[in-house]
Amino acid sequence: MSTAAIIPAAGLGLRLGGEAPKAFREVGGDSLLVHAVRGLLAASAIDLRCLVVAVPAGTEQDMHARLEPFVGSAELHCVAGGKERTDSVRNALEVIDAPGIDCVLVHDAARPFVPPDMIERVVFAIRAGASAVVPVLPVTDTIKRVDADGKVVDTPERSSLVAVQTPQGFEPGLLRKAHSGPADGATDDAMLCERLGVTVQTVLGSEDAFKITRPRDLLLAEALLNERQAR
Ligand SMILES: Nc1ccn([C@@H]2O[C@H](COP(=O)(O)OP(=O)(O)OP(=O)(O)O)[C@@H](O)[C@H]2O)c(=O)n1
Ligand SMILES: C[C@](O)(CO)[C@H](O)COP(=O)(O)O
Repeated sequence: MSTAAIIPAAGLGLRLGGEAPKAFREVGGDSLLVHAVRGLLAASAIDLRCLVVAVPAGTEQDMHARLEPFVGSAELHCVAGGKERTDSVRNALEVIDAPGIDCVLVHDAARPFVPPDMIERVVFAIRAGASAVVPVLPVTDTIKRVDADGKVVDTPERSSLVAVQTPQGFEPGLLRKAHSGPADGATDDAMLCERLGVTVQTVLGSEDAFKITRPRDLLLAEALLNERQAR
């Protein structure tokens, strides 16, 4: 069986300064999107057959030409993203033809340095029978719930909290069902599955899979890339 992957890459990158769509920002001479695509292709055990990238509307053709050299024998589609991340994922999902695909990964372009073994953990968990899988790391800060006035409501027990990364993996029919209803502020795809009452399994994530969100994250990305090149 084979894997399909969706990369939502149509965000504005406002928290990064908004000068350009975040996926097009460069680290080490390549865009975050190219790094993310290379990362997925490096996980050779997942047999990536189809890659659908949701890009800013109007850039579909240009991005297809730019990404084609990196995808090997995988089928590549570039579709227009939507207003919210969930809209972009839904647009991409429409292009995926399920026969022969047993796992659909959804992976942020904003997480460009995910190691292959982490991607494989997600796919192998789906192949072992899970319907929805998220990679996670323990949180290292104390997390508090606050009200609209900024007053602390309570402090959830830290040992029960994890930070969630991507790629997230799904059985294809479940992901379609999850995206067939209203997204109502869902910030990841697993949340839509949770709302259906589906059990979401966790696997170990990676510190390298951090999300580039604010300007300092670009400095960390440069440092990580330099460290990898020096190995
Ligand atoms: N309408 C959107 C919004 C986000 N994304 C993608 O979803 C991933 C996670 O989103 P985020 O990190 O929030 O990116 P931005 O929306 O670009 O960031 P910001 O909220 O700072 O504008 C990114 O790869 C982003 O390109 C998308 O495809 N379509
Ligand atoms: C999907 C995600 O990366 C999981 O942590 C995250 O929810 C995306 O959030 P963002 O605000 O769209 O960056």
